[in-house]
Amino acid sequence: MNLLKLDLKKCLTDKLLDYAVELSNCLPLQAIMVYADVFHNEEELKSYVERLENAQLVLVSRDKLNFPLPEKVSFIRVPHIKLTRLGQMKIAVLVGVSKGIFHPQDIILCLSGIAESGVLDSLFIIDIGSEFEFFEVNQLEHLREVVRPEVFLRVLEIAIDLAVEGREGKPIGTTFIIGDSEKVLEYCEQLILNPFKGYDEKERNILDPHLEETIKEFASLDGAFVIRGDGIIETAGAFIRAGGVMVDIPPGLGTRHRSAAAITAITKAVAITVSESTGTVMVFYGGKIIMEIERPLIFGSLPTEEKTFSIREEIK
Ligand SMILES: Nc1ncnc2c1ncn2[C@@H]1O[C@H](COP(=O)(O)OP(=O)(O)OP(=O)(O)O)[C@@H](O)[C@H]1O
Repeated sequence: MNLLKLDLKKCLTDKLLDYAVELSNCLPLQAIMVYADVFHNEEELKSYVERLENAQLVLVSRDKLNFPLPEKVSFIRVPHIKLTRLGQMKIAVLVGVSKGIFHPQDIILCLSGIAESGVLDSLFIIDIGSEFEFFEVNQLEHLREVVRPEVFLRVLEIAIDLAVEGREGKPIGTTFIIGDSEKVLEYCEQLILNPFKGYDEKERNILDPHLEETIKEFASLDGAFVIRGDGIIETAGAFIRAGGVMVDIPPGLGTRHRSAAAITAITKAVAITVSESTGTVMVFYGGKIIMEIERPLIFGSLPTEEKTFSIREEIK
């Protein structure tokens, strides 16, 4: 990159950061959410936060921060995939609400750019309650009572991986039902013997990175995973008996998606599905689709690890 371009990008990033402070100090904004790893150390971050009169600062990144987070700054980690700018922000909002950082009535100023680039290039405002259809149900805040945010994020990551990679070169579909598992299990029937039965709880927590391969292997079994809100996997290969439940989902979706929607309508669980036929990852809550991550678009010139997802635009 030539020097002029670098200067321009640095200048634009600084101006956007300044403008965000100005806007947040004169408009009723609850938070500034910053993506793209623009802050390099605690001091930089502290001096920026000091300029904010009301809004809280929320950093969003695909990686852990390598410096301590000052007071009044929150942090949201998003999956390690290349998403559109809006896509990253939408996942961040979803995780932020489930962690209690944001509330459905909040208005957030988002500063975004390419992940890890340290450069900002976009500023947009998200009015959570009126712009995200799914927050109208106003119940997503309750999600954190049943599912730990890191468990939700981990399952989302695994689901996205499965959608991208498949298994042994073939596309794969599966369902993860997370939270309220006691009630969920009342509606389940084992299609096969439970492969997790008899294992100690600490050996079957989805947060354990050693389990990733096992989970991906079992994802090719018919049926669903049932996971406790704290990450303990109760079972895999479970058939959901929720056939008669009315759900508000598009007619083209088959029984995998219908049963996932249904179980979230009659319990407090959240469900994440990977479609074998389309590669789409969907998140269901309260009987509805609350997020849809479409089949990855792999562009010819990008290296294979640069998988780009688009999230169906739900912003009106
Ligand atoms: N009630 C259910 N509980 C658990 N798993 C189910 C249930 N219904 C279907 N499935 C799983 O979904 C698989 C695909 O079913 P179907 O094609 O009807 O669903 P779909 O919604 O079109 O999903 P996909 O897009 O993955 O094909 C089944 O083979 C089965 O493994």
